[in-house]
Amino acid sequence: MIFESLPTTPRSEELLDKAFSRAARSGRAKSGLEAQESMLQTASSILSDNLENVVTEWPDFGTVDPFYYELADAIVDVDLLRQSLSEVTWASRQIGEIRREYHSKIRNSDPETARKHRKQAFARMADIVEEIEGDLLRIGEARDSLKDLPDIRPDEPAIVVAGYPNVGKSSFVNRVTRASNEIARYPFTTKGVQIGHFERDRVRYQIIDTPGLLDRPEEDRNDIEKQAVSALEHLADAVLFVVDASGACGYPLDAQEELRDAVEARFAERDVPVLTVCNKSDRSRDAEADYYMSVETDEGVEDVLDAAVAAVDWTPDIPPSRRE
Ligand SMILES: Nc1nc2c(ncn2[C@@H]2O[C@H](COP(=O)(O)OP(=O)(O)OP(=O)(O)O)[C@@H](O)[C@H]2O)c(=O)[nH]1
Repeated sequence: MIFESLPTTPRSEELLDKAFSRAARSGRAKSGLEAQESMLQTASSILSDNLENVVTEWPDFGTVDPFYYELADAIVDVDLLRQSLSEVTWASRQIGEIRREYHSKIRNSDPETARKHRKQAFARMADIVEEIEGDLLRIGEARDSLKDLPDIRPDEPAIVVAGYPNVGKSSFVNRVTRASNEIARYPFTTKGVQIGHFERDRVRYQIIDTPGLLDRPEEDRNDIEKQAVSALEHLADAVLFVVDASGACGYPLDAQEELRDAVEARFAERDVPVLTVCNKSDRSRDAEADYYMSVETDEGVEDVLDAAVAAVDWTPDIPPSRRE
């Protein structure tokens, strides 16, 4: 996950303390003009390097996979975040400017005036760093909320499992998952997102259950959830919509079919195939579906998986439609 390795973002005060205390140390080792120059050099490079690092650790949101963009945007305001990142870049450059300006001033002064110039330079640098205090805080908060996102990868084929609660989605994901079954949490739902993996023809497929997102009508979703569904639209290469005709799940079949039609229409906009799968066939097959299975008895499960893999139609060299 691209946000996983983002380092902690320093706060303005922290950064200034660090820069000025190191500068003082480096100044003590020298005397006269040289001491002032060394202090200026040390403080400015600590500030500008640290500020630059804050920005370069972030992916470029202009070219990032749309799945990541939409996902990040569901959690933080990406426009504001990008603005803050530009402010920090600006600050880093300003520090460099100040260093250049005062470097020549110091060189052409007597030691006492040089000291005054250096102090003035420090005051101006401190102003710049304090000016972006709010930006650093925003970036730090964004980093904290994005770093623990589940490890979903847009470069691997993804099958999204949708359907009303209790139709057997997580049982299915568990059943088809080989080794790594990860329960992850999206900050925008209280329920865990289940991500399983399985392999076919040496291709690793992600299979994702989405409680709280694709398990109820669109009008019941809040803005953040809508945004998250939009991220899933970019991610999914195929959707398995699971229905339960037995009534055991507690939702009438016509409500399930209505949700299926809505999900199908949404994903059709991005050419993502939606297969309807009637689960709990050991109890009832009384629904119109592309496939019938029972996770309980294992009947039909492999066929559904084959169909999903065929629908995904993944060829590593030809990227799927979502990355057009
Ligand atoms: N008879 C029968 N029961 C099943 C089958 N598949 C799942 N169940 C049962 O249905 C219930 C709900 O299954 P889950 O896998 O938790 O359903 P879910 O859709 O993931 O539910 P949420 O996580 O709440 O969205 C469980 O008690 C399962 O044991 C099946 O094929 N036949």
